[in-house]
Amino acid sequence: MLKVSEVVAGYQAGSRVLDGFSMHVQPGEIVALLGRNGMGKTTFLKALMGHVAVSGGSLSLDGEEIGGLKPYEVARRGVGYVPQGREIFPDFTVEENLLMGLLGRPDLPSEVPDWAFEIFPILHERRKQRGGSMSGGQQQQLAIVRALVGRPKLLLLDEPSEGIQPNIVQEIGQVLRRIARDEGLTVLLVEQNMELVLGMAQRCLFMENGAIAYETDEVQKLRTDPAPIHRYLSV
Ligand SMILES: Nc1ncnc2c1ncn2[C@@H]1O[C@H](COP(=O)(O)OP(=O)(O)OP(=O)(O)O)[C@@H](O)[C@H]1O
Repeated sequence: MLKVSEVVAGYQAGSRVLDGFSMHVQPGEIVALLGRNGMGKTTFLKALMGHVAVSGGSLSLDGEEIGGLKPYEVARRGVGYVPQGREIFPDFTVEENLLMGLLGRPDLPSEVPDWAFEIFPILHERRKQRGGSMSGGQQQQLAIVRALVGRPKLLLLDEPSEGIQPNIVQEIGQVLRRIARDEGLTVLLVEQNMELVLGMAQRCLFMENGAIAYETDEVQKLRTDPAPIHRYLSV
């Protein structure tokens, strides 16, 4: 579904935060992208979404090139993005935040569907309350559902567990696994919390120096043989 070949991208002219970055994601797969701070994981998600310019290589979604498209065009092709830090609108209600997730999809009904409030029950309870009045974990749930109301086929998540209490992290992991299994949602997860990664991912990609240095689909083996975790994640 997603095929990334030799991508080069950075923030200033000539900078190569991504330097020959290649990877792929199969439909319905849950893939984790791991690496130390500053390796370029967030930059990759931003390059994919069109928030960071790509100066080389190709990014293709279901066979169509998406490198160089504007963020709303990438969203319209079925990519949902939950950015690091959530970026919900604190003064908007839960429902209004979810409406924002529909803005980029004029082809969908303009009302928030009922199922959106059922994914995480707290959103139903807090439907008319300000997003900013909720805990960090609840805001993360809101940000995830805001991305899901746009009916993405590929969901990008940037450190969804950051600063969140463990029971909500667990709930988020279970819900996303269920949606991936039952509805064929494809998930690309950038995450430092190895419990969430080992509980969710079917394949782990380890990033170093702007490219993938190692990958494995024997995710559970990382529990008993954590050498790659030590090698690519320890500081
Ligand atoms: N807006 C920006 N302008 C210039 N340089 C940036 C910007 N954002 C990130 N960088 C640089 O790009 C590099 C990769 O950062 P990025 O945030 O992609 O890393 P990361 O792997 O996601 O790490 P983290 O876990 O800390 O978010 C770092 O050297 C960082 O300083």
